[in-house]
Amino acid sequence: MKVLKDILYKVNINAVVGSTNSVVNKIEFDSRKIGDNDVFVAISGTVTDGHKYIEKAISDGAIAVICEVLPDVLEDGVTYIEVTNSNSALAYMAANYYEQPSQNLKLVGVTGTNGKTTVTSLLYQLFKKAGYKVGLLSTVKIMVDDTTYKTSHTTPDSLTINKYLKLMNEAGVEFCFMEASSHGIHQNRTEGLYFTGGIFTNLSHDHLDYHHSFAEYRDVKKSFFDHLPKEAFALSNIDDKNGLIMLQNTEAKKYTYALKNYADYRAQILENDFGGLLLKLNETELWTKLIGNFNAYNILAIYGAADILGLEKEEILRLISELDNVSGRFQYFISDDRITAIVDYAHTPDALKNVLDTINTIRSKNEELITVVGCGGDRDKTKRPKMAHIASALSTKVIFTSDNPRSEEPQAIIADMEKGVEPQYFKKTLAITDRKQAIKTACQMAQPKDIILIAGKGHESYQEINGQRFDFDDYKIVQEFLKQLQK
Ligand SMILES: CC(=O)N[C@H]1[C@@H](OP(=O)(O)OP(=O)(O)OC[C@H]2O[C@@H](n3ccc(=O)[nH]c3=O)[C@H](O)[C@@H]2O)O[C@H](CO)[C@@H](O)[C@@H]1O[C@H](C)C(=O)N[C@@H](C)C(=O)N[C@H](CCC(=O)O)C(=O)O
Ligand SMILES: Nc1ncnc2c1ncn2[C@@H]1O[C@H](COP(=O)(O)OP(=O)(O)OP(=O)(O)O)[C@@H](O)[C@H]1O
Ligand SMILES: N[C@H](CCC[C@H](N)C(=O)O)C(=O)O
Ligand SMILES: [Mg+2]
Repeated sequence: MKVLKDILYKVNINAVVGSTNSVVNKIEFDSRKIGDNDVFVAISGTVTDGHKYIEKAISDGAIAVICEVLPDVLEDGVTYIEVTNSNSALAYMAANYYEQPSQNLKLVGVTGTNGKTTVTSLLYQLFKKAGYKVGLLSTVKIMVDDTTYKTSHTTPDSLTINKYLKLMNEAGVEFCFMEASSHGIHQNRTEGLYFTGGIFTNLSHDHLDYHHSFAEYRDVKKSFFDHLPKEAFALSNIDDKNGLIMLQNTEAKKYTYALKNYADYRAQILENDFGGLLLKLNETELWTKLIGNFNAYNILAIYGAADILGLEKEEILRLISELDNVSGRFQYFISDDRITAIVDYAHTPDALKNVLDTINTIRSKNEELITVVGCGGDRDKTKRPKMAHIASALSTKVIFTSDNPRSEEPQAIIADMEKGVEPQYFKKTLAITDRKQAIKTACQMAQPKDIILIAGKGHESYQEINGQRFDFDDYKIVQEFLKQLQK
């Protein structure tokens, strides 16, 4: 049983009309989910405005309304709370409703353009191997120790976050690692949470459809560190030019990691091939199955975090050498025909360049590198030509195809991509709208020793076309075709 005034603790309130002593059932920000005695939080969104649905919420049983603008007509028996920011109010209310679950475990947030899923998932694996009960909130899945839940967001809404943190409390979870996306931070989904630490991976081009400029995108990420408490730690990659900016105004204890600069946690790459990475980490050698320069950064981030969180250095090194690849992140196999197929979630120019650079560093250059790639519909259009340029410059053959076209015309997305291909590279490229056909064609083209990279969808188990999600799994599909087409 929850009393309204208790769940309003810490909410920035401008005005109250009605009683705050009523007992409320649950909190909802979608009028379509309202039931008797619920509190409705009206949020002004990117598509519509929750304030339009206040009347509907009340007629469906809401007894309290949280809003930024009070309606003209107020109904008797309903309590209206005017707040400055409904998203922020929702976040504090969610934390109060679930009894501050973030304070009962050590919560670490990971932010940056690339590497969040990798770092959080590896930390989850590492702390599990060290014998702890662990939680994970990631793009791929939510884990409450050993129980898996599906997720639709990288950083879910604040009600969902607190609901799962509460389940983690009940399961006795001690550490939770979560991704903090820029949308999540900007929409206050992470407000009101008590973080033990924050990790910054890197910052590059993404989501400039949502954040109006790169500076705004950077400052949203930085605000995550600005809000860390002083007992927390802030661990940042200072090889990234924005790494020190993240630490500029935080009260948290600052730590740094780098490959190219002097830092608290630093590493040197000794070997880098399809067998894994050999690193010299501070003064010790460390081997990992993970591949590619960018994973050296991810390893440093998890080593640093685990050290700060109190694990023994030697144990961390031993556990890192046992870690497995994260699903859809440089996930690869070698077929019976000795064709290497790699599935990677690279869906930004920077991530795609990293993956292709990594492959080009490792490969012998006598074989073909065939890249299959598309760009998502209803998302940042400016990345399309950039990704196509990178794919065509750094591969020997490229098949442009669909990612998740969503509501857009697939051919139009491919045409936006093709604008980025320089004339001398054009002859290397093909366009096949159907992703399955594109993967099949890559498999038909490939000869023994060639490498196929399928980029953009990683772990995703669906393809979204026109509001409908169809089963689709890059890894399974390429595995099947390479088997069927065996030479
Ligand atoms: C652009 C964006 O971030 N949108 C998120 C936002 O929705 P919105 O602002 O579009 O909401 P809206 O449809 O305008 O509705 C406004 C309000 O009216 C309410 N409403 C609406 C209709 C109605 O009948 N009744 C009603 O009450 C809605 O519940 C909502 O509260 O708030 C919703 C609730 O929290 C989110 O589910 C939704 O995520 C959408 C689905 C989404 O695709 N988000 C992506 C871009 C996202 O957040 N991605 C990041 C990762 C990005 C990355 O790093 O790669 C993530 O963390 O997942
Ligand atoms: N530290 C890194 N630096 C640059 N690229 C990376 C790094 N780690 C992973 N990548 C590349 O970026 C892709 C996305 O990685 P990952 O899923 O870990 O990032 P993310 O930050 O969780 O992305 P999202 O915003 O989609 O949730 C990977 O498939 C890999 O190609
Ligand atoms: N969380 C990212 C994922 C993009 C993945 C890509 N496959 C696409 O659908 O565009 C986003 O919403 O921008
Ligand atoms: Mg992620």
